[in-house]
Amino acid sequence: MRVTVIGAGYVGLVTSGCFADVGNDVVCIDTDPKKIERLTHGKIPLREPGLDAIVARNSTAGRLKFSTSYQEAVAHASVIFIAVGTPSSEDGSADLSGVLSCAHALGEKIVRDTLVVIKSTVPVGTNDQVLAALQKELHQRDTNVQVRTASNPEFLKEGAAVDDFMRPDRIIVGVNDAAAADILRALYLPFNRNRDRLFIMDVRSAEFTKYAANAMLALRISFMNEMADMADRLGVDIEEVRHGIGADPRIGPHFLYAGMGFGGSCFPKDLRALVRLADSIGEPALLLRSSLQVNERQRGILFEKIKAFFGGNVQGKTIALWGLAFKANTDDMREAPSIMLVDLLTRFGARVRAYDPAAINNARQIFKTTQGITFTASAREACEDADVLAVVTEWLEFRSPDFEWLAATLTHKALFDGRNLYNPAFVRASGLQYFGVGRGQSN
Ligand SMILES: NC(=O)C1=CN([C@@H]2O[C@H](COP(=O)(O)OP(=O)(O)OC[C@H]3O[C@@H](n4cnc5c(N)ncnc54)[C@H](O)[C@@H]3O)[C@@H](O)[C@H]2O)C=CC1
Ligand SMILES: O=C(O)[C@H]1O[C@H](OP(=O)(O)OP(=O)(O)OC[C@H]2O[C@@H](n3ccc(=O)[nH]c3=O)[C@H](O)[C@@H]2O)[C@H](O)[C@@H](O)[C@@H]1O
Repeated sequence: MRVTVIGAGYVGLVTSGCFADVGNDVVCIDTDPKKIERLTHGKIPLREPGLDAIVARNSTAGRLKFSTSYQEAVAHASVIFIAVGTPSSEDGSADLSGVLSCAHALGEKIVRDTLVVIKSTVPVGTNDQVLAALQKELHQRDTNVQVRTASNPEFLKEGAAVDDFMRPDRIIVGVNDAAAADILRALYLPFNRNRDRLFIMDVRSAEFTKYAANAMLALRISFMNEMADMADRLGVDIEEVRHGIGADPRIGPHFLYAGMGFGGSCFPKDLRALVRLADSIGEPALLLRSSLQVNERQRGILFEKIKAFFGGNVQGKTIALWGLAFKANTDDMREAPSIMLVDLLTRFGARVRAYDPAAINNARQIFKTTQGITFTASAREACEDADVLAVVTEWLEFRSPDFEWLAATLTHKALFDGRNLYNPAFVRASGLQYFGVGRGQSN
């Protein structure tokens, strides 16, 4: 099938690469000329395991092309995916300007009957807005071309995006008509061969399913973080509790890790957007609001622990920081918990020596006006001349450090484990003090 994808970010690029990889002929367009220039020269503008190989082999095979031209986008295919960003507006609602500007640009140029599929995460009713924008442009052009829209929200996780796309646990398709369902069923067949993972529903339910899924996952994390904060005061180990409750199949073992709060480009923004959507229809959204509050508090948790360790004052202290990305296996810094930690530490006079295997370039942009942070080329280098170590992202290379070397290197011999990666007894046996999240210690 010939497919066009608008947006060459995490979702658009993965979608383009994976569709091409199963034999489709894909054009991916983006308004960022630098991004397209790099992609045309085989350079991937983001870090996502497996994506570079997919882009390389499909570009070489001629099945994947990149462009900045809407003209090319509409000329190429009659199935066009919109996968541009929907960031938070100032009031927290989803900023749909990118999606709507795609709709207008497409409507100005579409030359044949076309199905426009919205993959971006958008509030209920957006498909209707996109259809209206398309029709307005077509009407002005006085053409007989017909457009339809469909909703196909994406559920991939960064760091595992290619795998999630290739082996999805569900494909949600929201349609107004059977013909659109047939097209999307055919397009997704290669990803849906063994079990029926395709759920076809009405458009508004599909739009809402995406938000409900992210909200449920975010609530689960906030719940565990709240339990962890109680566990610290009660002398309870949240890791034991995680195993204990996760064994109940009604709860399940996944996504129960307490930590520094959820970050990334989606949970925080999607929760805020859902709260605004609730406001607009007069619903209180009590749980969603609480989850955001718990999350805000949790982002400061490691700072509070470090501050308490130093008797309430971090002035002049040097903190080694392992991990800046919002989670492992990505270079994405959007709403990363490290941002608040670095801000607080440096604001109160501490120095930070930070290392991350992938996110340092992005972090440099974020912290370009921050005084007191330096970036190091290795995890070990971050610890040199540092008083204590804070582990913020769960990268594999941080999982089994040389604790004895750390004890000999860190002046104040303390490890703050924001991801509960370590066995406290084992760490303590090497001469370090250990502070996790919900490991039974309120220092
Ligand atoms: N990042 C993720 O893990 C997931 C994101 N989503 C949703 O997918 C959507 C896209 O997210 P990301 O890929 O992370 O965003 P992103 O910010 O990485 O990429 C968006 C791309 O769209 C381009 N763009 C913006 N406006 C444009 C326009 N009018 N025409 C053409 N290109 C335009 C930008 O230049 C950028 O390259 C969002 O709605 C997000 O909530 C859904 C599931 C997972
Ligand atoms: O809509 C989206 O963009 C995507 O949002 C999340 O994916 P992502 O943000 O890439 O990453 P997650 O692995 O879900 O982690 C989100 C945040 O929660 C934190 N987290 C996750 C799991 C956990 O048990 N505890 C926890 O604190 C992570 O550290 C991270 O900061 C969802 O998992 C995807 O299904 C969804 O498609």
